[in-house]
Amino acid sequence: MKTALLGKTLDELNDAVKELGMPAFSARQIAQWLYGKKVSSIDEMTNLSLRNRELLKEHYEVGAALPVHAMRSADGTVKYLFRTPEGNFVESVYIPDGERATLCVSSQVGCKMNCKFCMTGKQGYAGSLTVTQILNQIYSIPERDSLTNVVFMGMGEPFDNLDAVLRALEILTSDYGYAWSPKRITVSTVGLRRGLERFLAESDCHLAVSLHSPFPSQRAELMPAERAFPITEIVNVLRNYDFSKQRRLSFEYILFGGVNDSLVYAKELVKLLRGLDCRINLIRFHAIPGVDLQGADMETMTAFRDYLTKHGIFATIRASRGEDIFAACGMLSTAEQQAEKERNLVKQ
Ligand SMILES: C[S@@+](CC[C@H](N)C(=O)[O-])C[C@H]1O[C@@H](n2cnc3c(N)ncnc32)[C@H](O)[C@@H]1O
Ligand code: SF4
Repeated sequence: MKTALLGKTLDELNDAVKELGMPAFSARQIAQWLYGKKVSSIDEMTNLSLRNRELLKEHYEVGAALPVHAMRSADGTVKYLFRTPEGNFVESVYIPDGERATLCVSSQVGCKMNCKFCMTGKQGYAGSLTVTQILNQIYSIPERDSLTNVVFMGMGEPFDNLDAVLRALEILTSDYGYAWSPKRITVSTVGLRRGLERFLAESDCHLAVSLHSPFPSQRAELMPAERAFPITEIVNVLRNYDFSKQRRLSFEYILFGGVNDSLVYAKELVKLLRGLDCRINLIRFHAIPGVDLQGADMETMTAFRDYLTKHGIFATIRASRGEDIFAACGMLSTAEQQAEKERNLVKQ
């Protein structure tokens, strides 16, 4: 089997060309073809000699793979489904919004964190995506050239696959790669201790922490990861980091009706986050089957937002997009997984 070039950092491309006896400068040329021109085959890398292209092709391929399924929402959101070589499915969501066009990417197939409200968590964990598979989500969609932002808010916990995520971020933000500003990229996490420390030290991208309750016992009930790395400790780590240099820190907070949506919670959030340079994104819950949680109504969400803003924390209500296309992350891949199982049963 050939090795994918897509997903290789410049250092890795340097090693690859050296091993093949190609000139050292061809590593940058290959990076330019891959990440600048986004070619789909080695044959298109026309400033490499024919001999070197043939040599490269003996061992490598670009390694891009088109989505197997696209589901379009009435509001312009498109959910893409990619198939992994193991036969699993991962989701990416393209979200156009005026001048902005954001792609929400996945970092794992399923997730180990088992948050109560999350469909991906319900799938369990089937593996981490490679750098190739992470970047391929950005490389292989028709809207790739109009993207303004990428958020790691799809399936999986990015800090549980940090090596691959950091390498993807390097390629997206390096001059040899996509040359994007790190301010165009946000990584969302439940907060894993070692991952958080490494991410803060090794990347300049924005950070979003999934919070969902300021009370440790309730947060643990919603998000078991709280038991390993409590929100109070996460906040302490963040307090020692300087977020004033354009790197944005935000907290995500799903408002569950009658669970965490009263002003008691807003007041506690203000206490927890006092003095931190941050904002809160209030998220509408996308209902998932078999879970006894409901979304809060708009009036409650507005009152919650206004309380936070009045008490010094900038808060926004995130617009809910693609409600008509299995909106909750993990729903489409779960449905596809199920359909594939049924197809296989029929074949037997
Ligand atoms: C799917 S997660 C992926 C990133 C990372 N694992 C995390 O939890 O932050 C991205 C965001 O979606 C939220 N989320 C998960 N299930 C949801 C649902 N059913 N409705 C609304 N938001 C949900 C998570 O809490 C998190 O803030
Ligand atoms: S919300 Fe994030 S961490 Fe929790 S199960 Fe879903 S993907 Fe995993």
